[in-house]
Amino acid sequence: MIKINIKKMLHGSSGEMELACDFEIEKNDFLAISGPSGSGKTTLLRIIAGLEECEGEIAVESEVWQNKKIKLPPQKREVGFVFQDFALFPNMSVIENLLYVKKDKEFAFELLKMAGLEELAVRYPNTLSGGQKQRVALCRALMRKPKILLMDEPFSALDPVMREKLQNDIAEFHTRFDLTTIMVSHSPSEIYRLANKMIVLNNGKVEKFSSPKELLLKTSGSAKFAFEGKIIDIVGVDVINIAIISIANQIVEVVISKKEAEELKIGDKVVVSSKAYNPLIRKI
Ligand SMILES: Nc1ncnc2c1ncn2[C@@H]1O[C@H](COP(=O)(O)OP(=O)(O)OP(=O)(O)O)[C@@H](O)[C@H]1O
Repeated sequence: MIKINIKKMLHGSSGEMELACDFEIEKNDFLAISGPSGSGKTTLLRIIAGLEECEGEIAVESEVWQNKKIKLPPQKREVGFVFQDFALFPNMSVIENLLYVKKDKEFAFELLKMAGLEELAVRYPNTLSGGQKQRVALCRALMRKPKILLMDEPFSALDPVMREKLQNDIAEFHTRFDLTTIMVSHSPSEIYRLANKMIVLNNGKVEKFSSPKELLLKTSGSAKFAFEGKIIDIVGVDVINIAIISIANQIVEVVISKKEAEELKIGDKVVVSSKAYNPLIRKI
């Protein structure tokens, strides 16, 4: 079990904010942390890694990483950290980046092989694609066989194809190396695919803590499907009213009642759902 009960005053753009989180996860959990910009997600990861001072307690299985008396330095905490911007050493080849963490050539090649990067071992980071760099960063984070893998928006700089490849690697590494993983992400699909638990952080506090299914699925009750969108226009055509709604990259029209047309306005966030019909899925 991993227990985190920490406090830290943060100086945000709109004044002081207390980061105060108290939660527990189990070994082998994959926890996703989501929440608005500035809510304290990165700081929480840095605190777990020992890179930021704070008050409180952190215990990982039977080991205390921090309490009133103890504060293990980052190198004594068994964590691997994957940053948003890869943070590879530019003057070292791929294999040197891994061996810098631990001189275990056999394990380094095993990781590179798993990530399909074996051929790139002697290449330098500036000759790699974003997806390859992030997979190297993931391998490097695992060199010390960490108990906890921390990832701060690992997919944010990647295109959709690379994102999917990295997701597969992360899922495989998580299981194979018996990891407990904590990942900051804004992407519902990535969270749903990878995580079994999810926290929504708001203003430094744990606002929601549940399964991704519970927190992300928009269908409730008997609704067959549901999407979140924003009203971009409301128009009257003959005697009917139509709301024009933007959902992801699509624009849809939904017929609404006169009363709804009076109550809704442009800019409102809405959920569009259907109960009566099963949705049809057509490959495009
Ligand atoms: N060491 C620190 N001391 C005081 N305040 C800090 C410290 N580190 C970060 N902050 C402030 O705390 C707030 C939260 O920052 P943090 O980077 O943790 O948010 P975030 O949720 O990760 O945001 P984003 O999604 O934009 O990356 C910010 O306003 C930041 O300026």
